[in-house]
Amino acid sequence: MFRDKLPLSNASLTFRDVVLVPGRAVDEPAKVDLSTFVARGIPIRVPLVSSPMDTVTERDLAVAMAREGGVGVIHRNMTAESEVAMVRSVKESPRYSLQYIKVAPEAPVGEALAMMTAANLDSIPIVADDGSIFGIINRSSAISASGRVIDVASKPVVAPPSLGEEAIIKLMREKGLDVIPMVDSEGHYIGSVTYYDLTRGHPSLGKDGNLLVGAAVSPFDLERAKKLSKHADFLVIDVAHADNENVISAVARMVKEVDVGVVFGNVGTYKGAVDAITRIDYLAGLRVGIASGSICSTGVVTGAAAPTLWATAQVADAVLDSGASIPIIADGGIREPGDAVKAFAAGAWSVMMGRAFAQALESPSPVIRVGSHKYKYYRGMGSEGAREARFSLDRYGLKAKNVAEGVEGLVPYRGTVRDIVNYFVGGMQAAMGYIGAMNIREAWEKGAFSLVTSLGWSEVAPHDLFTDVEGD
Ligand SMILES: NC(=O)c1ccc[n+]([C@@H]2O[C@H](COP(=O)([O-])OP(=O)(O)OC[C@H]3O[C@@H](n4cnc5c(N)ncnc54)[C@H](O)[C@@H]3O)[C@@H](O)[C@H]2O)c1
Repeated sequence: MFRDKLPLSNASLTFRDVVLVPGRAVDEPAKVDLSTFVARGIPIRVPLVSSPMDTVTERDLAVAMAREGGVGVIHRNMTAESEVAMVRSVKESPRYSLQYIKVAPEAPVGEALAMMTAANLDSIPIVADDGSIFGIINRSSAISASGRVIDVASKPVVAPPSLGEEAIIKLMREKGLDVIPMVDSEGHYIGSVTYYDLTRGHPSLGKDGNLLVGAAVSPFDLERAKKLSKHADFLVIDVAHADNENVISAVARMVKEVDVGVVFGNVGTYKGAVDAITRIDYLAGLRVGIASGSICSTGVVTGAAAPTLWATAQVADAVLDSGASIPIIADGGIREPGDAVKAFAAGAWSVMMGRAFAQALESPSPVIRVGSHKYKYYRGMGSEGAREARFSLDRYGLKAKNVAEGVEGLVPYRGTVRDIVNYFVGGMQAAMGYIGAMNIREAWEKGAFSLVTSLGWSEVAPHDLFTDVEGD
């Protein structure tokens, strides 16, 4: 079914070979529901997963991904102990950074006002010495300098150090607030939590009620997998070509000995997926795509590839024919939100991205300045540097191959995970609007492709416009 949708069904079509055919929209794009499952029994609200790569997903990025409604998969280029510690530290992180702006009790109202202006907040709570909340000061009332403000100025405006989530929701509801400031441990403003965040189940949570997180493993490291499965919500087999007898038999054994679901991959073909589904007792998910990553040189070096769009349709059909319901993660080559929706139309449940999240503030590399531009470091897990790190840190890092299949370099810095997720969510909702799908299930049914030539693609992209004209 899915394979037949692609023009030239045996051609390895990639995201930029096709466009989505517009279909009738029944409602507004903002109402499109993007919720899905990253693996069996593990729901997420935003269908975005960050790759298990050592320049992408470590603690900070995984925390940010889960807080934004997606999920991160911690990479395996470290010792088993370090990976377990990293997963635990995600689990120990609060669902939100719930600390208020702190204003000294004796602070004049002007100080509170300055903070609100700097943080672009309309209001902050006024809290008594005992931590009880007795009011809200908002910018307009402070500016108006009415009698009420003078009254407020005589009261303490302080932060309760540890007000729980429930109390915050109650406060926001009572006072009609829709945003609460957050500060770091030094008291610097770092962002805000909205009423929506708190009430609509915004963060991705595991069954333990803590932030959701996955962990990558080698198929041959059962010991590590068992340890990780005590803390992580799911495991991800992290190899280039999982349709290998050794990998399949090792994972068939692993799924019987670990406490959580195992996502198998990477798989690129119908046959590869059938092998895995028939040989492994319980598959929690399938990670799909070979050689599409921007840092992957597999296709060039080996001439073998299963581009993500084509591979997704292959694997989706195998899952459909098996009668099972196994979530598919389309992995590699997703540059724009439309690529993600093309993957959904080909049968994916979520998409995994490396590059887009390597560009985030929260990825492991520091921001690198070159002239007036900012960058982050990004490398493939098959690159020389990543392989060296793996073989020196992981005693199960067997050298199955003597060649690098990845490259490294700089990618432009792009802002916080929240900025990037917001861009993708908005873009995916718009793309779903064009194909007339209100959710991912409908995208499987309604999404249709049409082949586009490279000349056609240059028309579809912005063109014939000068953007760097200097004024006089
Ligand atoms: N998604 C991709 O397109 C892609 C491509 C290359 C590498 N990678 C990433 O690079 C890292 C290293 O991958 P890796 O597989 O080399 O890890 P690895 O060195 O740990 O190999 C694991 C096992 O995968 C199997 N395998 C891997 N490549 C094979 C091949 N060409 N032919 C037959 N069997 C093969 C072998 O059983 C091997 O022992 C991983 O993080 C992987 O996800 C991804």
